[in-house]
Amino acid sequence: MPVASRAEVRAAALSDLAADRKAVVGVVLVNGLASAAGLVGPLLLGRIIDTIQAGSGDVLGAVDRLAFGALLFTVVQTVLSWWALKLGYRYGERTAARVRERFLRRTLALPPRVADHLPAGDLIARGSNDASLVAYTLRAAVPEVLVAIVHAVFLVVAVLVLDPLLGLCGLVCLIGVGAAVRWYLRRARPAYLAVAATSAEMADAVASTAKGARTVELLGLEQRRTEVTEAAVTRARSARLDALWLRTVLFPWSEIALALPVVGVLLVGGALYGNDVVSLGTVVTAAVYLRQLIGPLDTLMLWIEQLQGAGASYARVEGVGDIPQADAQVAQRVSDERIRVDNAHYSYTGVRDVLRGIDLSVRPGERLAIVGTSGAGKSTLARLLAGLDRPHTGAVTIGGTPVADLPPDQLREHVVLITQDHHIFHDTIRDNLLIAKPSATDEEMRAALDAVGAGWLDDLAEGLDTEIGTDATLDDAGAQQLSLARVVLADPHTLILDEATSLLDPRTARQTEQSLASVLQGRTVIAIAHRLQTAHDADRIAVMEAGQLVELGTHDELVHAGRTYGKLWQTWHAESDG
Ligand SMILES: Nc1ncnc2c1ncn2[C@@H]1O[C@H](COP(=O)(O)OP(=O)(O)OP(=O)(O)O)[C@@H](O)[C@H]1O
Repeated sequence: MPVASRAEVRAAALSDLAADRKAVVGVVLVNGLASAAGLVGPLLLGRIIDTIQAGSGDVLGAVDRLAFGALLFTVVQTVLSWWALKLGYRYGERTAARVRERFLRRTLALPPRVADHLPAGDLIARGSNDASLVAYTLRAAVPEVLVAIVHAVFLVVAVLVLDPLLGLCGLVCLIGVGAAVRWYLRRARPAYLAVAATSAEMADAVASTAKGARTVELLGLEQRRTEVTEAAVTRARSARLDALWLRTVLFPWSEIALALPVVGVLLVGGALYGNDVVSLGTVVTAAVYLRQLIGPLDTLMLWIEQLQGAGASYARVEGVGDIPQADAQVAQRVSDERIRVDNAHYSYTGVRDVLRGIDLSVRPGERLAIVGTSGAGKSTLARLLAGLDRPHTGAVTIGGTPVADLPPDQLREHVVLITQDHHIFHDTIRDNLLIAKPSATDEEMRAALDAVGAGWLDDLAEGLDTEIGTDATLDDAGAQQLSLARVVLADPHTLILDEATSLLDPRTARQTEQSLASVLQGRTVIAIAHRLQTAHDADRIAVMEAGQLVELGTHDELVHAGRTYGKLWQTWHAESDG
């Protein structure tokens, strides 16, 4: 999956700052005032020293006044710093929410054919680990870093204004800190991108093993999957250790470098004072300013790692916007309901075509059954018809528009694929239904559940607000009904049925079939028929063999022709008669 470039991250960060520019200006302004107030204390301390040294007039009274002034400004600085942090935290919270919402919006807007091929673990890692790290950094680190930067700039300017020579001496001694940070920053971005990528790989290995647990068990792949997961864990650990190693160099180095400006100013200041070039108070004030600089610089060092890690995560979260979608999604509404497949070829691996030159036109309102031996390509054709994938050559269109180009909200108004692979969220019944039609009213939702025979809704005290998994659990038939109620709400003109009931136990299958029957009414239905009875009841039957459509016609026509379908029918008839 793509990762946003530095330029894209910069642009996204700037637009996030601009989106809340009042808050940003507020944070910087209040910070500036706090830092300015903080400069007065050391200045007055220098005056105290100079006053005592001069020793003339009311020394005690002057020192008292100066000390009171220093105390007052320290209190003012504390209050303003607290206020600046509060503004910063609020800004961070809002921006974190904006980043998360953008990620969610972009992910949900991905066409199903694109979303279906994304590595689930990586996407989950970006939406959880990466987004959380960005949110935490925006909440905690960014406000403190802003405070630290403004404070550091004020201190440096103050020491330069106080005495340019001492200021320059302090700045020269800061070069060591700059070198340490530069060395670290150069290596940190790739290191933290590697940490995030290997963590996602690890999550992907675990998620895909869990998803395919049955296959793993059936084919005895436990050892292989353990090895794959262990290799991913090893890579993640070594990437993390590499990133930690950078810190073990940065921190001791920067500790020493941070002490140097104070030492330098005291040495040079001492010499200048000895030669009567500066007053003792000025040297003390400059030394205190540079000593105070350690605070913000330490904060910056401490958060630098967090900022680097979060920067890499921010690039991964923003990278979702760069997922290639091949073709632009259609903007205009498609009104014609006719589904056509023209010379469609499809291959999963790029080596062997599992669909070859399929031509098919489905009439609005008709019931079409697709039959064929296992592996003939029925499910693959169903996926193309449902817009979950696009043919490599040829086209699958609704009213002339490629189905796979329809945005998700339009797609589900046209065609829905019903399989047993439905998902019920641990959420309220209402929220589970609103996925299909965000504007649905309570009446519409109740009517949809009623249409699929979900009478159990009346037994639930909380009704539509019942939390599934917490307040109530649904059995297989209930879960099917809930997912079919979503179909009723989406109200597509075409339904594609793939293994809708074949794997269910007989009682659940019977209930589901009844619910399904009401959903099918008045719609175009394309059913992958596992039983010839389903094919018999259809308006037309498409027969597939080894990726090709070999026969198309009514039951009677195909039986009469006596080819593939005719022979299958005869065999089945003979078996059921016998
Ligand atoms: N994800 C996949 N990756 C690679 N090959 C696949 C994938 N899914 C299906 N195939 C292959 O594509 C071919 C067509 O499979 P498909 O599932 O469409 O057939 P089907 O007619 O629906 O079979 P069945 O009735 O057994 O479900 C088969 O050879 C199958 O092995």
